[in-house]
Amino acid sequence: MQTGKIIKSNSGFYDVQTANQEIIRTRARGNFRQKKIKPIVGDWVEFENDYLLKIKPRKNEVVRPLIANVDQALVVITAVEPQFSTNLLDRFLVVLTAQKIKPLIYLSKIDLTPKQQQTQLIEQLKYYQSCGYQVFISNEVKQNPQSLIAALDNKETVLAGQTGAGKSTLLNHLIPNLNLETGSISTSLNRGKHTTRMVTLYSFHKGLIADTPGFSSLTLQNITRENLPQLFPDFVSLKDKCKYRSCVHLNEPDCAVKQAVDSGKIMNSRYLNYCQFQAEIAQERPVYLKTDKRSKKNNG
Ligand SMILES: Nc1nc2c(ncn2[C@@H]2O[C@H](COP(=O)(O)OP(=O)(O)OP(=O)(O)O)[C@@H](O)[C@H]2O)c(=O)[nH]1
Ligand SMILES: [Zn+2]
Repeated sequence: MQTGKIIKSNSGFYDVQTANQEIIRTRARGNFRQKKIKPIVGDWVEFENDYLLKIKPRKNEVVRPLIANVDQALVVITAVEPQFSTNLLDRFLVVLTAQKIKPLIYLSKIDLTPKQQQTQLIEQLKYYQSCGYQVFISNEVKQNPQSLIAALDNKETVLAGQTGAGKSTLLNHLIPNLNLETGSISTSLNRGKHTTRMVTLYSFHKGLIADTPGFSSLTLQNITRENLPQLFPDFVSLKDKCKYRSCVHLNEPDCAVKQAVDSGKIMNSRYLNYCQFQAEIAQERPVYLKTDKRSKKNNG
């Protein structure tokens, strides 16, 4: 019996990479199908004679892209083309953190912006660094990729970011012989094609990286009004100073988070995005409560 990790799945075949970097093509037996367990990329498995025997319990499972046991995600966000958006960035950070995936930030295309705007962007990203996120900037990584390499080593990382953000470009830069399609070819495909494209894990130093067809599911599903504040680390550090323990930092009096926004300690756009996400969750809510008895009780 051997063990390894599925790095690629294609028409019923699963390529498993073993500890000594061997790649073995395996198949699932009938009993897998009966149990309705479908092996996916990222799964740790046991196999024998090219047949999968067992899938080890998953640490986590992302649906879009379909991948298991992810340690972290490198969020690729653009300086321009399209214009940098704290809303999109905050949404990625929240959605990933909710799925127990550690987000790291990579700002691409900074070379395409004027000097003054570069300074502004770097200033904004310093705030994110102060919240505990690791931040990487494209022109610095091009000159010296060591710190990014160190952050990716020994981990299973997915690249997350909208189409055209620069995910494949970054991977090609990190893994010179990869030659992934970039730019016009992939952006000319329609979205449907993107989502069906296969997820593959590539070896990178002692870790694995997945280029993804784009993290398409960026809805705040499964995040509650009460849970959202925990997904903003800059709010978490202040919440004990709010008057009410259950403060969600919206309309409550003596809210330390709102005070910190007013004094400039919390970045204004972070709070605006937070309020927008709360409104979005509130809209989903009636549907959610009808089907979930437990949360009804908690709120009652
Ligand atoms: N100047 C500049 N161009 C970049 C940078 N990163 C990406 N690009 C360009 O942006 C375009 C899109 O990059 P891709 O790497 O294909 O983007 P992607 O995120 O992989 O897109 P999908 O595969 O559609 O999800 C390409 O034309 C790249 O050359 C950068 O840091 N600087
Ligand atoms: Zn508060």
